[in-house]
Amino acid sequence: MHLSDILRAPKAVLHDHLDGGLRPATIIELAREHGYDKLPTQDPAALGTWFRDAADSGSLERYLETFAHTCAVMQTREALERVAAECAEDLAADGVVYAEIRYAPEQHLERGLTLDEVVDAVNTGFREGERRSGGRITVGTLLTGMRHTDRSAEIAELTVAHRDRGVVGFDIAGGEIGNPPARHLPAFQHLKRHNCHFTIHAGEAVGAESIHEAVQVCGAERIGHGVRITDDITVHEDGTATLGHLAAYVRDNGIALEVCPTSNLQTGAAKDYASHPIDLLRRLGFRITLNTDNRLVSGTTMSREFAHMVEAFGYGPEVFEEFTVAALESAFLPLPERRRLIDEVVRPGYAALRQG
Ligand SMILES: O=c1[nH]cnc2c1ncn2[C@H]1C[C@H](O)[C@@H](CO)O1
Ligand SMILES: [Zn+2]
Repeated sequence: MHLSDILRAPKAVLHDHLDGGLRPATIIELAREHGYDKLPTQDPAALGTWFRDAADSGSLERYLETFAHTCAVMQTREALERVAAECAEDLAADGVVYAEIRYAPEQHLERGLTLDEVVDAVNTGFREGERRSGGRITVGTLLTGMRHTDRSAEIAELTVAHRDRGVVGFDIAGGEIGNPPARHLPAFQHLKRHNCHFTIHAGEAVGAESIHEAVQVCGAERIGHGVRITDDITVHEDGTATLGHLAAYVRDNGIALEVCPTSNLQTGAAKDYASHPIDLLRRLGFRITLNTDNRLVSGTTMSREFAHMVEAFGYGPEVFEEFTVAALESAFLPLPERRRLIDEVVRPGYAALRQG
């Protein structure tokens, strides 16, 4: 599959962090405006490389340290609007037709914004980005509660309050070790009571027990990463595999895994692309979606993730169509809108690709 075809292919991303995907030049400009003087360099190209290298440590905790710089410059209404608008533009330029972008509102209160103001500013920015992209992309947001703080119940209430106005769901993120998802049970119970969607980062730095808790105790509809579900799968010498009860439950219920290969290589959740469990999981019938996680921090785009999969596993357009449809089927968007995107945008887009 050629790079131009990859770029042209319609894509859907369910797992992409707003604060992990800023343009380096924008960070530098906003840092000047904010008087933030802790950036490691003032050169956009060097800053982009710095993020990727700094995040390349093999540890999720070290990976997450780099977000101090991006969050530092996302503290005003103008900055949040700009970053969100540019995010939509960058994704649309990469062929993304539907995106669920997540961020933690609690990390943007340092200069006096309220939680509601943060959400409004981000939504305004996304509407502007969609408009500038000529309506080629639809963006929904997920509000993230941070696992190591105690504001998740409040963020869950914020999610319910802003649902149907740009916010489509909730997530928890941050260091997984020592912060099991069930610590945030009141947040998930609130969302359930209000019939609100949520996903949970699990099975990235901690294994199957974290996924079990996320799915069975907390009730997650999707799993962020989830690649360590392989802890519950035994692959035999002849290539066949036996699934444990958790792996079978996740697969058989079509619980989508939001797989982010490049991010996994950086945080040590996988060794290299060729041995990344995405291909095994796909062959076993798991509902796989392909995602960027953090475009700046992981130095990636949806097209680059596609290209890595082509190289590692020889995937062609039919597999990317499968991932894109799976993402839309698991999106937190009303069913008629998901169907419209699948039938009127994704299927025809891949049909056009096949015709050359
Ligand atoms: O892959 C991740 N795992 C856990 N937490 C993450 C990941 N990527 C980003 N985050 C954190 C850092 C951000 O500041 C926060 C909200 O987007 O979510
Ligand atoms: Zn993530």
